[in-house]
Amino acid sequence: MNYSYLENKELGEALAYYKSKLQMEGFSLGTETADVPSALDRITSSAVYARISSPHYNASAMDGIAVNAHDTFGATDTTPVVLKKGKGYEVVDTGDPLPDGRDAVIMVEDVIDIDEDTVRIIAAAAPWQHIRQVGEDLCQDEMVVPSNTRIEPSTMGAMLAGGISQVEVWKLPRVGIIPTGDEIVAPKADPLPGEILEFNSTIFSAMVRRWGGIPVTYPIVPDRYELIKGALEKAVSECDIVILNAGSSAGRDDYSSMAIGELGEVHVHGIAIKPGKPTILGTIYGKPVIGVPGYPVSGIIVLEKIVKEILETVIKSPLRTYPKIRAVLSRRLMSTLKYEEYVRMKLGRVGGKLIATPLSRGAGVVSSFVKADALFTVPMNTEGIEASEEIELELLKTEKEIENTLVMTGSHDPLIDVAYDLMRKRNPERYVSSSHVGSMGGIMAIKRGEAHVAGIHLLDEETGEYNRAYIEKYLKGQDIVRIKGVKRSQGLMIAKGNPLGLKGVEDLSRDGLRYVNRQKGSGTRILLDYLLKNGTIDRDSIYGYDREELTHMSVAIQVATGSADCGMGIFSAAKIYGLDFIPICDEEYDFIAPAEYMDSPIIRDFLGIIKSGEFRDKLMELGGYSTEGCGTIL
Ligand SMILES: Nc1nc2c(c(=O)[nH]1)N[C@H]1C(S)=C(S)[C@@H](COP(=O)(O)OP(=O)(O)OC[C@H]3O[C@@H](n4cnc5c(N)ncnc54)[C@H](O)[C@@H]3O)O[C@H]1N2
Ligand code: MOO
Repeated sequence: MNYSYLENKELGEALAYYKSKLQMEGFSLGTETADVPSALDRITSSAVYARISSPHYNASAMDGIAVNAHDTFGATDTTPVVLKKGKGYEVVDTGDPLPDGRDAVIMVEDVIDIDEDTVRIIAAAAPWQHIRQVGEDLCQDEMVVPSNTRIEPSTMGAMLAGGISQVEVWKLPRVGIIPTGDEIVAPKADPLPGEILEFNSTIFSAMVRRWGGIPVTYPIVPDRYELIKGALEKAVSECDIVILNAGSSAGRDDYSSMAIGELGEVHVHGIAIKPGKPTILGTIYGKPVIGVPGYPVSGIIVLEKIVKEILETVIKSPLRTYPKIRAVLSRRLMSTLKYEEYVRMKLGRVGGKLIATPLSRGAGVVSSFVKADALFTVPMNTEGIEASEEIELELLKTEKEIENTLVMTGSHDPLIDVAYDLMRKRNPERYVSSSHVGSMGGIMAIKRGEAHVAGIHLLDEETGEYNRAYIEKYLKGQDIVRIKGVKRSQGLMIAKGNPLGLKGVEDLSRDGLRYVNRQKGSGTRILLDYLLKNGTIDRDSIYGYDREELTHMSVAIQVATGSADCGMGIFSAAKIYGLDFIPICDEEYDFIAPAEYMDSPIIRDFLGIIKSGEFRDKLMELGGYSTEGCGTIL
C-alpha cells in the first residue's frame, strides 16, 4: 500500500508560509471599473476624489426668505425691520440656489407677513445662517474614500454627489470548486448504497458568495489522475483560486497532492487542525490551489480558517468574523495533543449562566453545524478541558437568539421536534436547543442547573410507578416541578411483517437474533433491564446488548435498514420507518423543570404549546401517544 507521510504544520505557521509563497508568486486580483450604483460592497483599488463640490452652489437649507443679513441688524420685537419682496428679500425653498447678493435665510416660521410683498422681521439674521455653502459636504478634489475600502450605501451616495459615476475596484475573486470521487453523485432522493451525495460544492459556493466571491462549480471528477489534472488545469485557467475537494489524504485514490505538485507546487500537505488534517496548500501558475478534505465538516473548517484568510489578502478587506463570547463548559471535553481542534457547541442561558455543550464531533456530521451556536477552538497540546471551566467561543448566532433559547434535555422523543416547530410557528423569536442524554442524564442536567426542562420516563422497579421516586431521590432538596407529559407505547420495533416471528422480550436471546440497545441511563434501557430481571433471560445472552444508540429514531433506522432485527423503542418511531411493533407497556413520559423558571416566558411558551390542540393533533398523527392532561403541573 502506498501511504505517503503528511506533515503536521501548526495552522498559523502554515498560513504565514503559504501567504509568503503567494506573495512571491505575485498572486493578486486585477482591477476593473464598476458603475457606482452597482458597486455596493466592492473594494476600492485606488482613492476616490470628488470631481465636483457638494453642494456645488450655495443652497438654502430651509424654506423661508433669502435676505441680506446686514438689512436685518437691530431687528427686535419693539424695533422690527420691514422688507419688500425683490428689493429686500426673495422667497426660497430648501435646496434652492441662494439668489445673487443674498447672504442669509430666515425660516418661514420667523417671518411675519404684512401683505403679499411685505414682511416684518423681529430678530436679526446672522450672516450665512440656514445656507448650505458650496462644499459643505464635499469639496472638489477632496478624497471621498481611500484605497482598499469597502463601498457602503453611504459611500455610493457620496461618490455620486461628488460627480463620480464610475469607480475602480478590485475584481471579484472567482473561486473554482472541483468535487472529486468515484462514489460522488449529484444529489438525488434515492441513492444506492455506496453512492455519496455531492453537497460540499453547494456549501462551499454559498460560503464563497457570502464572502463576496464568485463561485464556479465544476462537474464531479472521478478518481482518475489524468482527469483530475485536466480539471485542475481548466479551473486554474478560468479562476483566481481553486478548491480541489476530497482525495486530500493518503488513500489509494487520493491524487490531489500529486496532481497539484505536477502542475505547480505543493507548499504544505498536512496541517495540525482537526478536522482538516490532510489539507493541501499549493500553487499553480501563481494561483492558490487548496486541497480541501472530503468530509463536509472538515471542508467548512478549512474554508473558514484558510480559504477565507487567503481571500482576505487579495480582497484587501476583512471578511466577517464572529464575536467572542464566554461560557461555562457543561461536560468534560477530551482533545488530542497533536492538533488544534474545532468543536461545534450548543449554547443556552440557564439561570445566570451561559452553558456550552459540545455537539457531535464527527467530520461527516454536517448537521452539527446546523445546530451549532458557537465554535470552540481547543488549542494544540491540550489534553482536555474540565466540566465547569469557563471557555471562550466564537458566536455563530446572535446573542438574542441564545437568550431566547429553551434548553431542553433528557430522554429523546419525536414530540420534542413537534413542540419546537410549533413554538417557532407561534413565536419566531423562540428557539429550542435539545440534546438527548437519556432520562438520568436529564435529571443530572437539571440538578447541575444546565437545562430549563428535561423529558424523563423512569420506571421505579419497586413500585412500578414512573418518575416520582427518581425525582425524590436525585433532586432532593431542589425545588422541582413535574409537568405531566404523555403516555406513550413502548415495545419492540421489528421488520415489517415480523419475519422472525418474535413475540416479546423472551425471544431476544434467540440464536441469530441481532438486537440494538439504547445507551445506559436512558429510560428505555432501564425498562429493558427491568423486564430482563423479572424474566428468565440473561442480558449476556442477547447479541447486540452492548450496541448502543442515542435515540428511538436511530434504533428504528438500524432495524429499518436491516443492520439489526429488533430494538426497543416507542411506537411513533416504529411508525415513521414503517416497522412492525410489539407493544410492551404504556409508559409515562413527563417533564421536569426547576420551579424558578416556571414563570419565565420561555417555559410559559413551552407549556402553552404542549397544552395546545395543535400539539395533540400532531401527536395523534405520529401515533402511540395519549395526551390527556399534558402540560398540567403534578
Ligand atoms: N488511513 C487513513 N485514512 C484516513 C485518514 C488518515 O489519516 N489515514 N484521514 C482521514 C481524515 S482526517 C480525513 S479528513 C479524510 C480525508 O479524506 P479525503 O480528502 O481523501 O476525501 P475522501 O476520502 O475522498 O472523502 C471522504 C468523505 O468525504 C465525503 N465527501 C467527499 N466529497 C464529498 C462531496 N463533494 N460532497 C459530500 N461529501 C463528500 C464522503 O463522505 C467521503 O467518504 O480521510 C480520512 N481517512
Ligand atoms: O482531519 Mo479529518 O478533516 O479530521 O476529518
